[in-house]
Amino acid sequence: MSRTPAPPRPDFDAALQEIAARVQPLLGQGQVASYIPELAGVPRERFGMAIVGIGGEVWEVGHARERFSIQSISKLFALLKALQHEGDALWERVGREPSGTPFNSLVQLEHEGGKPRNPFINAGALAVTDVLCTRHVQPETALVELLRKLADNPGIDYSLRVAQSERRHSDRNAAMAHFMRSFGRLHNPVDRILDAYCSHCAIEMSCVDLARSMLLLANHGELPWSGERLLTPSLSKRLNALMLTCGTYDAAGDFAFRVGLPAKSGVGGGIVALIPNLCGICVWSPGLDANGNSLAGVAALEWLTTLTGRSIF
Ligand SMILES: NC(=O)CC[C@H](N)C(=O)O
Repeated sequence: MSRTPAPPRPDFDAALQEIAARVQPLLGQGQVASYIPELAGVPRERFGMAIVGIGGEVWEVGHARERFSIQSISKLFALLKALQHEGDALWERVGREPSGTPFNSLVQLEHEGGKPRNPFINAGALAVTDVLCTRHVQPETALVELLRKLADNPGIDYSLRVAQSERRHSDRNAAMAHFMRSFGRLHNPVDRILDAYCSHCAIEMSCVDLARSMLLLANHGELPWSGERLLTPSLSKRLNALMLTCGTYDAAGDFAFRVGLPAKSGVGGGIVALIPNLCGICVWSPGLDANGNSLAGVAALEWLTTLTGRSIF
């Protein structure tokens, strides 16, 4: 009896070397997120990329073990946690359509009665953080603990300096939160929600940590190294679909076109992505494009799927 041969085991080393060479001219370009003063000093030329296979193999290049501020990548994990608590009831608090507006825009909220378009723009993440503030005495620690588990690294924490730096400059997020609260859409005090939100954004992780954290979603809700199930396959599918449609803000269409992977970016310059049943991926380069996505990071992911022929399509 003939069996279908297993697909060849991927070897991402050659692709990562090629990508690291190709991104060089892009590394001085883009802007760092200077509206958070503690992030303004991060060198723009940094570049790291890591891929962790479902079987635990690690491929990496550049500054893949340097920790950086995960910023909006935390919105993915905050959502995961809120969905574990609330299930489908969460969708009464936040929508799930692409916004087509910048991640920190206020205009859409007024038209839509204070209900944010999706959980990956700031307004949506504030609604999700409100849920975590209700469910946890210390929502800051709750997310750190989840990430320690997903990255299999007990050393992960948030930077108090970055959290306080953003907190002191969070007028726009505060405006959004007060506005949503005026519609009765937030239940906790705005200060409490902003403290938790800024701490989540200030969590620091490396590309290797983040790539490993994506294995849960590459493996349909189960940690591949222990077999522990944290999400139903259906919830895992939904999180991946949301990343594809909303994970890179108003560039999500162009990103899907160029890269073809579910992904989530942050203004620290990180982008996480995954290939189902195969691997978690993270790329980091602090220079951002006009949409707030890592300029070299998007290019690197586009080359990865092009060079290896692997994407979800
Ligand atoms: N896109 C982002 O990474 C934004 C996160 C940032 N902490 C903010 O609230 O503005």
